[in-house]
Amino acid sequence: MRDGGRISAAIEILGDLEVRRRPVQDALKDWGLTHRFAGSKDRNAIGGLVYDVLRRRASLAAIMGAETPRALVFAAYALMWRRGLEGLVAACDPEDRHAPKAPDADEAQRLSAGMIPEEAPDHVRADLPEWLMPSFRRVFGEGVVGEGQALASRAGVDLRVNTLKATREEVLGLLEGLGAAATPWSPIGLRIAAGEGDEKAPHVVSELAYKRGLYEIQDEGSQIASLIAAAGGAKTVVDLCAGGGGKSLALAAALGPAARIHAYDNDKRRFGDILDRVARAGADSIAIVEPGAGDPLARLDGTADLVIVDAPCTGTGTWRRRPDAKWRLAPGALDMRVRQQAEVLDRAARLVRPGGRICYVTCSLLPEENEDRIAAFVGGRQDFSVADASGIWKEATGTELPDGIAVKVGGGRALRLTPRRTDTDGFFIAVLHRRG
Ligand SMILES: C[S@@+](CC[C@H](N)C(=O)[O-])C[C@H]1O[C@@H](n2cnc3c(N)ncnc32)[C@H](O)[C@@H]1O
Repeated sequence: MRDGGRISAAIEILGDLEVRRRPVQDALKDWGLTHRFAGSKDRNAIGGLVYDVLRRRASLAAIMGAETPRALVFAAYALMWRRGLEGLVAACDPEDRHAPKAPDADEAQRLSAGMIPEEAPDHVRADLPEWLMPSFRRVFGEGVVGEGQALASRAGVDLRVNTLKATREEVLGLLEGLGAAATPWSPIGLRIAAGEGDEKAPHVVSELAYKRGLYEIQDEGSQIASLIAAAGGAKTVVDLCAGGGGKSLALAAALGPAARIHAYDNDKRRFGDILDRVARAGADSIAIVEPGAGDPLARLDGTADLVIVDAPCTGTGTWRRRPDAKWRLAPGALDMRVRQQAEVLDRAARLVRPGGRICYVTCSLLPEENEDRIAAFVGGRQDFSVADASGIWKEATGTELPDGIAVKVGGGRALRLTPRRTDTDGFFIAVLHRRG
């Protein structure tokens, strides 16, 4: 396919998403199944255009004065992919029957100016949903537009080296050809930077080193959350919201074979391929605890040195990677997450032994799911206090604390990582000590 056909395909897929309101992955997959002539490069380019439009839907619409899939894809191709008006006109070749009609005079004028109108409000400049602006503004104040823009950029591929099997230097040597480099904060992380335009991200799961369990795909922010949780050591650990096991695997490597990590989730479908991942990583210290009749964790009540609560959340911190979720999130979903967070924190509190700790983590940037939850938790009880997580940062990462990530809450400090501040996904991390 030439670029004209790819642009048309992206327009078609975005049109389908408008009508059927479903996850972008499903729409792309269906398109691939019904257009088998498209090769992997085509599908990559089409997916890239669709994702880029979703990342910057509000600001691209403001530039174009229209929110149609055609206007948005034209703007993404000409401006985000830096092909310019000329490149777009060339792609819309009338000889190519798959290409869209060339830009009209108004589209051409807007694309050559490439400017967001001066009167555009902050939520448009920040590419954030308008209804969430009070929450984002509460967290970031004047910096909200810069944070939103960073959250609307592409993210690289982050890898966590499995230190049960290899060192960072060894894996770096194996993956240098893919452009891997050491991450700035996590001492066990590697990053392959995000490409531009239709550049393809390397298929890291095809590497033999991956199949041998030398690394996992894990955002650097998630690696840091696991390192902070592990700082100070622990023997009996409960991963209360284990899902596919990303945190359990990281903790198994950080805490070593003497620890026992009980990985639980109340929805067994969320375990996914956890057994394969555990086996590949050689993480023998992980025991999967399936949900079932009664409470399968009851026998551990009051015994855990560490409970990691990787809480169900809106995922607002991951919008670089899941930009469609940004526009689908509804107020009801936030309310539901907040209720679940209170529940899992209460469950975690019963599991911790006196003198033990909870590490509460979300991949959300919203205060309702973060500092408000922690303040409500410690406000309602005498037996837990908020630790100074900024003081743990150096022990956990070996680096100096980045500016502006400490969050005062409940007499202690939590941490908020953001794409702008730390070039990671957005994460919130709080450590809560149970009095001895
Ligand atoms: C953010 S995801 C976990 C991701 C996982 N820890 C990882 O690193 O790959 C949150 C998980 O919490 C689970 N969950 C929600 N409510 C729960 C509850 N009351 N008890 C245990 N797990 C719960 C969800 O099923 C979901 O898998």
